[in-house]
Amino acid sequence: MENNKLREQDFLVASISQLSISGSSSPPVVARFRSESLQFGSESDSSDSVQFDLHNCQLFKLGPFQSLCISEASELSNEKIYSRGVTIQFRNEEESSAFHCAFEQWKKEVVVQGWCYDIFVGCIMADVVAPHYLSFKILAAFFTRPSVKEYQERSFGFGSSLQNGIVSSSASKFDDKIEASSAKMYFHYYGQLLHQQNMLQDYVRTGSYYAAVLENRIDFIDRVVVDVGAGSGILSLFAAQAGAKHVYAVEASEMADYARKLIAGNPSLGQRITVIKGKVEEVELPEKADILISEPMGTLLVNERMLESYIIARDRFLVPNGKMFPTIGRIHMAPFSDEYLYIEIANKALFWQQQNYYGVNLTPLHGTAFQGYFSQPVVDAFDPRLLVAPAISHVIDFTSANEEELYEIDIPLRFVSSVGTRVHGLACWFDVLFNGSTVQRWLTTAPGAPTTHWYQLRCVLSQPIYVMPGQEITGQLRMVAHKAQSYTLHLTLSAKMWGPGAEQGGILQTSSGKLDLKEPYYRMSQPQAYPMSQDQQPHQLLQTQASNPLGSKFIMPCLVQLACGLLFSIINAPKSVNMYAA
Ligand SMILES: C[S@@+](CC[C@H](N)C(=O)[O-])C[C@H]1O[C@@H](n2cnc3c(N)ncnc32)[C@H](O)[C@@H]1O
Repeated sequence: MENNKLREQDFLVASISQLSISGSSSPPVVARFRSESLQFGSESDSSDSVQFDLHNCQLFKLGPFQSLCISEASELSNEKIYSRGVTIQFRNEEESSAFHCAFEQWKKEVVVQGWCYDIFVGCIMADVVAPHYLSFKILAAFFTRPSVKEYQERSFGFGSSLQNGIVSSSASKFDDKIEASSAKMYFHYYGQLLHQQNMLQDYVRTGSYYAAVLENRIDFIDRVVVDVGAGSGILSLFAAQAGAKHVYAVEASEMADYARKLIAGNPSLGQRITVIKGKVEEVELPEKADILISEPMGTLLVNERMLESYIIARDRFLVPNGKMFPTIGRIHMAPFSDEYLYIEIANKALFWQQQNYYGVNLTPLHGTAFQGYFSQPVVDAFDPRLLVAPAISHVIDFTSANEEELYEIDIPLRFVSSVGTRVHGLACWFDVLFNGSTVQRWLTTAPGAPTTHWYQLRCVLSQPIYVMPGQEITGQLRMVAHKAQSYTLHLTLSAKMWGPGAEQGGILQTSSGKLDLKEPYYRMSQPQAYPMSQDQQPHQLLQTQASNPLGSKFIMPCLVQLACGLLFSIINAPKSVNMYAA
């Protein structure tokens, strides 16, 4: 927002009361944002107004209609100004939210880098009247500059704890676009050590991050780092190992407490790490970052919608031209043929074809059940020989993408089939690049590469399409974000008919499907044995598949291959399915 737009902004509030003075000012009271100050006073008479310097005041929500504004004690031209506080009573929740929003924007405008104060609750007490669920005592709230150690021990910003109660955080972009129930489940999930362990045990993932950071020490030495969604704090510890000056590890779930414990147990690194409990959309940091590190990738890269948080963190915390690890992400897509998978899914609905299930005809629900099974994207590790055309990719540059671009992603599809076969849908995977100054490293989840806990994803169409070698397959993948931190996928694949009459009419076979990325079918029960001999090239594999009418991995593996594959899975694959797979 432009500064001159912010220069004048007034809010009517129900009343204010100063902490040091009993009684409250009579309405109507106006809160005025002026240049670098926030003034409270009666609408007509400005003589009794209370003024706060926006540089050194903070706003806390006490309840839906009540907030607390506190300013730091300071000394200005030998005049001592004591810390002051007012409680503000709003007329309704909307006005309270609007005021908080404006406050954040104004602060952003006026607060320069190097913000480093924090609130301490003093020991002299007086009553602050708060709504039923929040009744606590504060009187002399005073500010002090915390020492480095205090920084390490405490968390910052909205949502941080006061000693006598929890201050609820103000509404944020995250809360606006994500359903509260989804967010609650999500952060509950990541708050558990077993799920963090699952990610840590994905050695392809964690090893790639470790290598990317340590090989690019030059990007971390003496730099300020923000770890976006720090989880256990592992990436912060890597950044500290690489010589970071200071790392701010921001984590919204209860895992932040475990991260603190882990970091405290590694004191030589931990002294340069501050864990901040809160959402990256909401917390305030004392300084800007030179580099962001994060692992925000979900199934198909975008599931969980955490990339949006990564981009918001970039806009809030990163210096201009700062680095991002990872830097870009690519979604790769190719059509595949897998009769076994298709039959497996179609057969799941057979149950509903029973006409006499305890005397009940189930067939009216068969169609719905059939479509329902095909609306689940399949997550497993598949044999790259199932692909029938070279993959195409869609790039997301984390350093320049807008958050809104991720709300709806449209990818036009165009492939040339290498074989004649039935196409059952679209196979997808992703990779990310760490564009380090020393080494560029990719972390890939491609089929045939060492398996990660993301596996790969396939969208299976209920109606396969037939293609000839060299035939064009066109279509579209449209991904629409939804409030449950995931996406609805709309897939269409088309190919011209061949055979008698096709040349004249150019008739298209088209098949479409709507899938929910939030409800995948995890299909990891079979041993996945897909070793390729060293001299076997992908196009040879496609030819092999073409001569195999079913084009499937399940026919060919010999016992040795199976044993290799099993061993490979045991060494590489994570131990359990990650519901969010980030
Ligand atoms: C995939 S995990 C990665 C954890 C850790 N960085 C690692 O690599 O092992 C993502 C973490 O980000 C956290 N997270 C997701 N969205 C967040 C947000 N908006 N603000 C803060 N933390 C968030 C989750 O709670 C979760 O712990």
